[in-house]
Amino acid sequence: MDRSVDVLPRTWSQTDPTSDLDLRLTDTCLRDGSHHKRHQFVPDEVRSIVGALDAAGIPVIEVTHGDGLGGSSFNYGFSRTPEQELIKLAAETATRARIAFLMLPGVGTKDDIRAAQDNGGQICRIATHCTEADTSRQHFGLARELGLETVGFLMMSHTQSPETLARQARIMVDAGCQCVYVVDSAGALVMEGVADRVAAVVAEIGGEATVGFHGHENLGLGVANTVIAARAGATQIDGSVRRFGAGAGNTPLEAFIGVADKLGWNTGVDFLQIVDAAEDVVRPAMPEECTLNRMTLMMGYAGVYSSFLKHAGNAAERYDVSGAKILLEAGRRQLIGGQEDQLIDIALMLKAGGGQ
Ligand SMILES: C[C@H](O)CC(=O)C(=O)O
Ligand SMILES: [Mn+2]
Repeated sequence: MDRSVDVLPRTWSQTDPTSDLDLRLTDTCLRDGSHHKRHQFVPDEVRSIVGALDAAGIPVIEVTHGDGLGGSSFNYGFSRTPEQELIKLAAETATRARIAFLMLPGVGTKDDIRAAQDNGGQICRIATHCTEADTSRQHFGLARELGLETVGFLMMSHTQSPETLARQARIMVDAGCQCVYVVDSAGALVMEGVADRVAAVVAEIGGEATVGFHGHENLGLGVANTVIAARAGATQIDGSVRRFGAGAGNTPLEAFIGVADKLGWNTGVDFLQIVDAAEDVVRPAMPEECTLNRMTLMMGYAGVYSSFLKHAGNAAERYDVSGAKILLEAGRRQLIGGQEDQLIDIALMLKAGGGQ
């Protein structure tokens, strides 16, 4: 690619009059993308992706099994390469980026956090269902004791009101969390739904901790929702280059970076380098593109946890029933992470002629 264009020409930009934002981006294709890859990352892929993202200026790169530390299991799917090995490789490869890892209390343990730090992980991201923040207290305590930077993930944020999320964010911050993310796990939130939730969390914890937003593309709103989250006060932003994530994927980070450039917001990432990384390095590691299709749209529409996609697809194939109907019912039952086995129950119910 012609490298002569190293700044966005004035005529291309569209400075946002409302703000001059500094945003910190986290790429999660080596963690959220692990769902799409059925947890089959190999060392060379991690080396090349971390190398390319780091060179482009992505400041934080998350690496873990899709379901976090300890996720490699019969329930969630076994990793091809142990996640601790991948974290170590990522940390050895990155020259500027900090390596983050995810943990879900009850899936991972405190020893997993210690091991991830020993392997070079610097940011401990602890995820709970958005009404269960209290289960993260001891893990935030440990992470802070170890000197790790801490981030909290309120998953399935579309299911709760802004006020409830703010209360849950407060629990995390009081436990030692330095940044709380509103996590649209199902890609079900629509614009103002994001703004209201982010603003409520900012009002509760702003000044003590920062606020982040993690989007999914299931209704095609990843970038728009992320822009509105930033305008509402989120300063830490997740996404995955090439949308490489669960469901229809995450907010495509390279697209968001282009939009941020046009709005005059600062991400510190080189747009030309990141679009090359997306095409030349990340895409070859993906089994297929993350797309909007009957299944992924249904996830956004019905409000289903994005990482259920492959599990629902497996159950549909095994019992020869409609995957989209499995997802609709999963949304109706308001299933949360850890209830993957209920997708089989639903498939069996559909097979027996129920719920059709
Ligand atoms: C464990 C989940 O995949 C975390 C996440 O990325 C989300 O809820 O979205
Ligand atoms: Mn996600």
